[in-house]
Amino acid sequence: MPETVLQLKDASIYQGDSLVLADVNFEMNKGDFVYLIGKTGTGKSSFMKTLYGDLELTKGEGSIVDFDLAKLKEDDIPYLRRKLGVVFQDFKLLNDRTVNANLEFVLRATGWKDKEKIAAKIEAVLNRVGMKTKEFKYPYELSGGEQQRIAIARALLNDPELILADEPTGNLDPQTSIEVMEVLQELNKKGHTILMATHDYALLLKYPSKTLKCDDNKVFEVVQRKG
Ligand SMILES: Nc1ncnc2c1ncn2[C@@H]1O[C@H](COP(=O)(O)OP(=O)(O)OP(=O)(O)O)[C@@H](O)[C@H]1O
Repeated sequence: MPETVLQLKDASIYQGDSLVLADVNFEMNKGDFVYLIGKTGTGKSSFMKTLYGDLELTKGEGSIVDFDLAKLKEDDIPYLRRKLGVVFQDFKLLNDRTVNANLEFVLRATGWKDKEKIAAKIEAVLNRVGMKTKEFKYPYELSGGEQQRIAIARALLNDPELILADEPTGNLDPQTSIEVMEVLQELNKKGHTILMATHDYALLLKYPSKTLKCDDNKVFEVVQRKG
């Protein structure tokens, strides 16, 4: 039996009083790679925010990595986020500290204390994204693609059950987007489950996978045409 990591049942997503997405039904299993596409303003970010607890699920049912989204309390959110790896378009690295210190900051904030274990974990995640040699650089000394790789490494620190990537290539040129996408594909091949919001259709064509589309307040699966 496939292991379900995310399930939404008749879920509606609101921004304030306005309905963004109605009656969403969606399930993701361990090991899946799913795209979330749709024009600007159709609700991709609102969908993602609901999943990482930034937007309350007020109507319908939702479970994600064993958390009940409809019953999620403020105090649960840090624990939910530990089971998720979230990657954003604008990287969100701390500019006043090195790559190493950025990663150590997250580990310490999530309860890691042992210096050797911290160093080993940082080395492991940097190796996963091919960035070990950049450990002592500051984010502003890195290219956009390199910064995004570090952000992906950061997302891997607590061995997430699901990676949510909201437009991870949105700030990158086409070649760099492919390089970052290769990293995500490699992680998926190694067993990571990834939901990626994007409007980069070139990536969808190059790396076809299950695709959900937001349009007209709905989310539905689209079948990609080959060739
Ligand atoms: N904080 C907010 N408060 C109120 N309305 C919002 C807020 N954020 C987004 N919205 C509205 O919700 C709708 C969906 O926006 P959302 O950002 O989820 O779309 P998106 O598909 O991610 O767009 P983009 O590709 O531009 O990021 C839009 O109508 C937007 O104006």
